[in-house]
Amino acid sequence: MNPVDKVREFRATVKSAVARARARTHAATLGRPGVLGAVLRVLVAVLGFVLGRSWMLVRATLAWAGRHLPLSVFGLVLAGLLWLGLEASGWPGDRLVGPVIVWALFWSPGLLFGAWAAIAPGAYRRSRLRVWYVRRWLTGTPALWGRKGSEAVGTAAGLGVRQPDGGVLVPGIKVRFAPGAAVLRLNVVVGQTVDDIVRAASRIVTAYGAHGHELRPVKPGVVDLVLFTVARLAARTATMPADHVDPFRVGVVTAGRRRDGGLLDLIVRGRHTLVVGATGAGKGSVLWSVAGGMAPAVHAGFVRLWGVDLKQGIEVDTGRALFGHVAYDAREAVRVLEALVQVMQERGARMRGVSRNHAPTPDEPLHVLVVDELADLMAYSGDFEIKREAERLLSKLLTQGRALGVVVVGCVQNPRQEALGGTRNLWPQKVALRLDSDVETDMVLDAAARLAPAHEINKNDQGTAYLVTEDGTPTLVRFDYWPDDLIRAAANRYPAPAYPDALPASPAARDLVADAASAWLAAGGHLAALDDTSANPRPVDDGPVNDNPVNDGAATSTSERPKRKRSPRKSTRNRRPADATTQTVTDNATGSTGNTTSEETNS
Ligand SMILES: Nc1ncnc2c1ncn2[C@@H]1O[C@H](COP(=O)(O)OP(=O)(O)OP(=O)(O)O)[C@@H](O)[C@H]1O
Repeated sequence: MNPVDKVREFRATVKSAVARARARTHAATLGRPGVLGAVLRVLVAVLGFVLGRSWMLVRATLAWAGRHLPLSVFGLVLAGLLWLGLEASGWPGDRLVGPVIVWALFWSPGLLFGAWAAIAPGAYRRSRLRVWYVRRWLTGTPALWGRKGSEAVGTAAGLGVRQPDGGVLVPGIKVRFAPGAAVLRLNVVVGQTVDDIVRAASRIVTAYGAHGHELRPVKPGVVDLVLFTVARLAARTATMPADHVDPFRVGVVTAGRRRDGGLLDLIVRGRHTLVVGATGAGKGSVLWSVAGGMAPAVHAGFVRLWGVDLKQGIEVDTGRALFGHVAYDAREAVRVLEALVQVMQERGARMRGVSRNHAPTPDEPLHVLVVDELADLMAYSGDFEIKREAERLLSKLLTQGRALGVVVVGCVQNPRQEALGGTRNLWPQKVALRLDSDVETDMVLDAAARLAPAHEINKNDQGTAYLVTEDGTPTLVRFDYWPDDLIRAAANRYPAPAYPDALPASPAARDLVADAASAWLAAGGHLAALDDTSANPRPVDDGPVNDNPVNDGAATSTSERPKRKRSPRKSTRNRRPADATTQTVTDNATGSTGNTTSEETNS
């Protein structure tokens, strides 16, 4: 037998001997039948509980003492000296009580932490306070968080400015902690610009071992450098938006979470939004956060949704009842764009000399055009004339629409020139989901790309994106996941009203439904009306009915429409998000985000 086999055999023998011994011990003690066994089990459980809680008490107290070493050592030494003094003087009473009181006074915060940890170990572990302490401890640089430490880091990162007298002046740095982040407030010194801080930022981030950073201007000469200690954002499932519509918040949707844990309020009104992401990056989450999040406002008439979905309507059709009109082919898309340009021009004429910014009302709603895949319209639709016309009209909307209450949310997989045509620089707000390469990140985000490495977003973090608003500040966010059931439920609950000026259906849209209808009829179904399918259909249930005579007969109840098979690619939307748990569809939810489906993680 060779030596390797001998070692293997020996290890197997030892393993089985240990297993046998454990089984015997267990049978003789805890596994014992009868009263004795039960008593032993209770005893072990009680002992385990007492030892566990005592350990938590000692651990938390010592952890505090370790973090406040000078104070705790001073308390111990003082108590020791007092005891020695009492012993030496031959004190007649108890010589321990006094020193113990002195020690307990100095260690009281630690003892309180210990008591808390012993009473509620779970809460103690989870508590932000502890996370905060541990983070400071684990980063191994507690001194860096102090004023002197942070200023030393600033100097090392190249933020010092040499003075005429030879000294070095460093920006004043104040540190404060927020959940998942530490915020360094930097006061720029004379001879320095905010650009110097931008340049030094990545060095400071590395010094602190942070997972990322953001620069937020506070006022001239003062900048907040936010260092993130959280590496990933938890996946969440959206909930049914509440039916209350605040006229001042029309066009603002609660779409997910920001990296600092706050709610992400995505402003759609007054800005066009370009959503870019590789396939499977979660563009659907952004699209439905906008369309679904605005559903109550759509139903109340404050917002009118238009759709362009040249992939057979597979994405938009899930929530079809929310949309006034959806284009399924390029020619139809041009008609939609023309209609919106006309809305814009008419509104411009009405607003001229009266107002510079449009405020949505049911009479003058905010028009939101959602384009599922821009490249299908701008690059892949066959007819050159149509492409050119689409690009011209879209550019017109992008340059003039926002002040007039006509905005576009455009999604695209590939940010290259051909997919966006000449519109690339016309999007004031960008959402960069996971991208395939740094070249693409540069293309989408330009100057902001340096602070928003979208190509580094993990494949499993669908819906995670850098949101770059008009001021160019990137924020890492995660959009809520909208499962199909929730989209359908929202569309049922908040269908768009009937629009008197709805565009008539295109032949393509009629064909699309006619095909599906014949398939359905062939399967023994029954069909009521097939006339106008592009104009907004009625919801699935008996909810609010289209009371407008113009559209009433034309609207086709989706309950009567055959269900179209979703393509295999899109059927991924039906999957649960990678790390999501149950979906929540609560009708009276507050509109904020729903289940946390995985914990925010530090790495
Ligand atoms: N916010 C999210 N949180 C967790 N998982 C998500 C989220 N958004 C999407 N996913 C998961 O990622 C899958 C793909 O998402 P989605 O279809 O929205 O991607 P996409 O960018 O639209 O892809 P494509 O460009 O191919 O249409 C979904 O089926 C879902 O499982």
